[in-house]
Amino acid sequence: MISVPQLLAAIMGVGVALGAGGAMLVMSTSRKKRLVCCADYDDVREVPSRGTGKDDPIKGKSYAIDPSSPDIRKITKAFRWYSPQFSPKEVPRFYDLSSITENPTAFRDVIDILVSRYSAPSSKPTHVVAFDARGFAIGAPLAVQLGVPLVLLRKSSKNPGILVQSEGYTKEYKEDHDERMCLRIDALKPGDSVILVDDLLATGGTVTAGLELVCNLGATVLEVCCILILSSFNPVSRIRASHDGRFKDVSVFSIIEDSSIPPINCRDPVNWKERRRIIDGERTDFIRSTYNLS
Ligand SMILES: O=P(O)(O)OC[C@H]1O[C@H](OP(=O)(O)OP(=O)(O)O)[C@H](O)[C@@H]1O
Ligand SMILES: Nc1ncnc2[nH]cnc12
Repeated sequence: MISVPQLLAAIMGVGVALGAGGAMLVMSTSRKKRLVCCADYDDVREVPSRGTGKDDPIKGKSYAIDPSSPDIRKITKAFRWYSPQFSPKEVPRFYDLSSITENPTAFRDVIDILVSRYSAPSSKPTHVVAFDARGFAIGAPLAVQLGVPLVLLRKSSKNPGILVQSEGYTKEYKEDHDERMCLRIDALKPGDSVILVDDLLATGGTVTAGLELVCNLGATVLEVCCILILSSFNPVSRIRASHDGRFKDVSVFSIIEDSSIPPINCRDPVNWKERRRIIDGERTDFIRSTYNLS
């Protein structure tokens, strides 16, 4: 329910800080002005945000947009997930970024929200830094619209040149610390201020590796942003507690939280009788018509 200060702010068209429970900010997009309400994530309360100041309005904060706002509801409705039977990994819900990229309206809304957030002089980065691979899909249109370079964080030394490498990191479906993130040594330098972009945050392991690299090259991280945060993993607290608190002030922004994505968004094919998820090419027409998959 909307509070009195929120209502006043909505009428006046200005953002107001609401103190401990949350904050509100005004966002505008190329298509329209909008007022959205933000609340601190639960897990942020374990590690209180620090260093917030007028000069740097997004530092040390953590936001998710009010799930009841119309644009957010559209994005939430569009984001599909699959059960382990149809997923590349054994996680209860595998969230499929292609349900956003294949939906031009939802995709544009996502990019508009991020462009709006990072266009203001006080929050504009010198670089967008995106994570291999799904982060590229979000980072590329965002960097183009902001008119700043896109830096590609790559897994497994896939990039050329002299590279810096992160420590091994874990993620929701990998526990053995053998994944590493790499960045060309001349991709960033002291004085650069970046936003780190990915499709989603689960444990925050991937983001932590990116933070490590960017900070080791001397650049400043304005904010980590994603479309979806899996809050039950407490990624914000984990990121802030990692590396002996080196990233304790990092700001994290997510457009939606997974708790707002309902069971009906499950995209598992119904009545699927096959044992295997991957089928032979010559059977595609039969499978499509049998299971109504077109
Ligand atoms: O917060 P975490 O637990 O680290 O998990 C989140 C990461 O996992 C996924 O990437 P993945 O490594 O599967 O690679 P992909 O983008 O190549 O699919 C996702 O795109 C994030 O980068
Ligand atoms: N639940 C999940 N769905 C999609 N990608 C992920 N990466 C880490 N956890 C994930």
